[in-house]
Amino acid sequence: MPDSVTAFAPLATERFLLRPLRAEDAAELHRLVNDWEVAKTLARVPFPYPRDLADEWIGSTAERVAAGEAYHLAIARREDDVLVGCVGLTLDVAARSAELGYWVGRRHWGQGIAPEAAGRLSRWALANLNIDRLTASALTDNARSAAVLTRIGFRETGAGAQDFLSRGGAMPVRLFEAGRADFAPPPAAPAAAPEAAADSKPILLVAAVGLIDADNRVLLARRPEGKPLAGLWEFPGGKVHPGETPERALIRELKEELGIDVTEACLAPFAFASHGYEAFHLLMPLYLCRRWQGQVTAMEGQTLAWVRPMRLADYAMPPADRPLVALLRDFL
Ligand SMILES: Nc1nc2c([nH]c(=O)n2[C@H]2C[C@H](O)[C@@H](COP(=O)(O)OP(=O)(O)OP(=O)(O)O)O2)c(=O)[nH]1
Repeated sequence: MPDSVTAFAPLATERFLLRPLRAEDAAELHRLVNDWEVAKTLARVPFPYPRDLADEWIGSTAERVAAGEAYHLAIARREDDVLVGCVGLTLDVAARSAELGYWVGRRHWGQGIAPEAAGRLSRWALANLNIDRLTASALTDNARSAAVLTRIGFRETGAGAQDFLSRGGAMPVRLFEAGRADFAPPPAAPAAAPEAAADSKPILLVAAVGLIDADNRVLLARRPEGKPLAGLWEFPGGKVHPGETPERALIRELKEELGIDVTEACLAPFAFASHGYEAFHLLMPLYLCRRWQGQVTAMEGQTLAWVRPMRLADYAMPPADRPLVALLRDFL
């Protein structure tokens, strides 16, 4: 399955740019991290921190980004590119998870830099890497770091011990974890009808389509960062607006999202999903379509994949889609 990240494009936050580290960052990085107050909180940083190690480590980060193994980035001020700290993720491909780490130079403490940077990288990772989970840890005596993690959406899951180079041995740590649901923006649920029972959920009507190309491959689109369920793959489509039929909604969505023209006659009803999410109940008719006009284009910058029916299971999809995937694979 394709990894959507080939070259790393810097991530912007309100005040900072999370960008690949450069050789020129070494001197400032060394100055900031060769500080006991910083080094003592980091598992893999020795103290004192040799100046050469800064060059070596920066060199290794570029290789690991290129290999898709780890994303260790500079936190640089947007206005003057001054390095204030680092934020990073190390992937565990088999576990579909990544470990988050960060530090901020002492002279830059007290400005909320760590949550801003770590929150942005976490949301990006769940939307763009093939992972479902983030992990992190903080020394039990580092309440400030634990507070950063809970502030950005992590949950504390237990305690453990970890080797700390700077401390010369194992130290007790608090363990944290976060998944998609922890970072989701509030779901855009329709308002419940006034006469609805107090415990009933509003029904959300979404129309979706399995576009099938001449090679019998199905188009999936990756839900972008910032939307609920970001990073999961889905059938193109969207909410049916008031006064629209599902077919009209799909014709509109396919034009907006993929730049193609579809006619109602080419939308064949296939199956539907009926699934209870926390805030609403999804009702989603799935159509199949083999004929359209125009070139399929990611009009909203989303990642697209043409997938063979037998490979559909390799793509993590929303829970509502699971029965549809099985039906589609059998049908195609
Ligand atoms: N399009 C689509 N949505 C799906 C699938 N599976 C699934 O659970 N959903 C859910 C996710 C969302 O809660 C909802 C679709 O809402 P959406 O927010 O993407 O709709 P939209 O394109 O109209 O987006 P927006 O304008 O509100 O941002 O349906 C699927 O395969 N395709």
